[in-house]
Amino acid sequence: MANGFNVAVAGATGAVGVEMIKTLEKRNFPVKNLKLLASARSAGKTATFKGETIKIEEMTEESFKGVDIALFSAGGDISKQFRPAVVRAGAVMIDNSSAFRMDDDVPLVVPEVNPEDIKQHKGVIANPNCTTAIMLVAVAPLHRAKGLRRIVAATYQAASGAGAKGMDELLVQTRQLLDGQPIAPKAFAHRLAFNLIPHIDVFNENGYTKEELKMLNESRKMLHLPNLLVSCTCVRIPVLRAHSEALNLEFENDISVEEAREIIRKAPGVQLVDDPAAKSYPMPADATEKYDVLCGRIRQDISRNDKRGLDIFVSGDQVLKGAALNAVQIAELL
Ligand SMILES: NC(=O)C1=CN([C@@H]2O[C@H](COP(=O)(O)OP(=O)(O)OC[C@H]3O[C@@H](n4cnc5c(N)ncnc54)[C@H](OP(=O)(O)O)[C@@H]3O)[C@@H](O)[C@H]2O)C=CC1
Ligand SMILES: N[C@@H](CC(=O)OP(=O)(O)O)C(=O)O
Repeated sequence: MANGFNVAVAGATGAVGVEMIKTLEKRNFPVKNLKLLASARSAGKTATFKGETIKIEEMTEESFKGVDIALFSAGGDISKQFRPAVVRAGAVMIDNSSAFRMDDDVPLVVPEVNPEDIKQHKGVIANPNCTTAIMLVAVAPLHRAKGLRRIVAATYQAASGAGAKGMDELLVQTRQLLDGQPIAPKAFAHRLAFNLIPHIDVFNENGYTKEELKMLNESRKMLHLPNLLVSCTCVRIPVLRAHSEALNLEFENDISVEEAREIIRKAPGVQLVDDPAAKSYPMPADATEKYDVLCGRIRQDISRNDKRGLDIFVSGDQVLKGAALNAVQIAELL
């Protein structure tokens, strides 16, 4: 569109929504008009975009008239509730929730992984689970070169994955613990401060959590690998922001550490941080507020008798690459 797009951010006061507004500005996305939407609780509050103060409005079915692109990050139920109004208004919905990700008529996209899938959209494009997005930015270029067969993953997920309330809870709990005060967990199942919790999202009857199964199902969809094998343990850790993941990868073909480093060096959206002698490796503190996913600790898997296995470690700001940035990158491709 010559003069830019009318953009709505739905969930503009949340952990992801706030970053969406900043990302639209930082990437100089061609915004003609920006509408900021949240619940009635936030109506009348303000946010700043390109030096301009914008009032936050309560989201209603009427909110999408004249909107070209609606960036949704207000939870799955809200996405389901407002999808008909967005489609009726002729806008494209880019949805961060898990509501439509596995629907056949909804492309699930990480622009560095499967940008071509965007073309299939019928009004809704889904953003993947943040942990899956971070993993695939690093794994997809290795797959393209060597043919991925299997992933075994353990994750180290920040409090920010549970939104603004998750980050608040970690800060408050840390203070309470140091002050010897009682703690009452709300956003997480247990105390997170000075602890870790191997439980993210609800449990499935096979013992895996829904978060772990998203890593399997969403990876298969985005890589177009219906037989890809993925086993994962997702763990919440007391880091404020940026998820990390230890990944054991098996390929169809031999791959050396040097080959893998060269592939990662050239890949978009990922930065090689892999100099163990200099104590240089990915860490969440370094990944925070970075657009690129950091990838390092690349090793040949010594538990195998062949050269088809690699171990790698990634850290990525999932509020950005897993959500806000990914959504804006999708909008840039429309
Ligand atoms: N945090 C993350 O790392 C990631 C999050 N996501 C997804 O993004 C979505 C939002 O996550 P996050 O930003 O973390 O969550 P937050 O809890 O931080 O923010 C939720 C947002 O939704 C708004 N909202 C809640 N109820 C309504 C309503 N009835 N009508 C309109 N707006 C409403 C809130 O507005 P108000 O302030 O007025 O309540 C707020 O702006 C979720 O679907 C999540 O799964 C996806 C990938 C990563
Ligand atoms: N579940 C992720 C964040 C998230 O919102 O995921 P999803 O969009 O798949 O529900 C976490 O807690 O770290």
